[in-house]
Amino acid sequence: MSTPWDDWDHVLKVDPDKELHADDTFEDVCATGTDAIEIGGTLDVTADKMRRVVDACEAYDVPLYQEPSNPGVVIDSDALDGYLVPTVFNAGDPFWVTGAHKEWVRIDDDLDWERTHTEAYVVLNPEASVARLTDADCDLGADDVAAYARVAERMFGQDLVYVEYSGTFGDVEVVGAARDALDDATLFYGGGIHDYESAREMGAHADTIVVGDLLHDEGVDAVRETVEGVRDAHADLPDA
Ligand SMILES: CC(C)=CCC/C(C)=C/CC/C(C)=C/CC/C(C)=C/COP(=O)(O)OP(=O)(O)O
Ligand SMILES: O=P(O)(O)OC[C@@H](O)CO
Ligand SMILES: [Mg+2]
Repeated sequence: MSTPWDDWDHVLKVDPDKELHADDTFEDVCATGTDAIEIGGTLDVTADKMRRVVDACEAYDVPLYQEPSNPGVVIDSDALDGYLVPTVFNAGDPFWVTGAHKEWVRIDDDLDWERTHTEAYVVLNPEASVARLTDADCDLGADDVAAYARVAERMFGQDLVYVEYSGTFGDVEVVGAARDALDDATLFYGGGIHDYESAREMGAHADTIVVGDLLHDEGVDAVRETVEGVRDAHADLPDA
């Protein structure tokens, strides 16, 4: 099955609760060369903050996806290409596996299924807000993470698996093991990518890298370097 993210090397995650860096504008954000913008964050996100970012990016030519952290922040907008809804496979609290989703579907009887996709998260940085919120079991080896990835693809039909180290640079062995465990699903990696080199290094192990905090902390020029890093990594791969 072909998915929009089959060809994505790079995703830029905009946290609607955070400011852009210095004089950066959303026009600049949309012109970094990233393949798609994902809008979301764990803490203090609201529907209004989401809408502000979606509206600011609407005029530019980059795919826009909302990544809701709970049903209350989902917005309806024609500017969105879709919704990437997390489900956390290693959450300690099942609310973050299927519970929030059940509530969403119960409350909203008119979901836009065509534009709704799931991301099978494995959360691995115990210090990250997402790990605390979901009570994730981050004490996992490469074999555990690879097994979660395979379960997500083969048993739960997920076509996007997301190894999440939000805030810290992850273990390339773990990320590589997750990708090797997948046949057709796409492996997203996010966490601590902060320059050309880190993007190139992790880009060799993941299908798609996700860059988040760097945008808010250092700005669009730094993000552009990460786009180059992952593109160079992928150009070096044997099947590129
Ligand atoms: C059913 C619906 C619509 C939503 C539920 C979605 C679920 C299960 C969310 C659980 C995991 C979660 C909160 C994901 C949000 C995406 C994410 C990991 C953002 C990164 O957050 P951080 O960078 O760690 O957070 P802050 O920057 O806010 O500290
Ligand atoms: O903010 P960083 O550490 O770049 O992480 C990106 C993303 O995976 C967060 O969900
Ligand atoms: Mg963050």
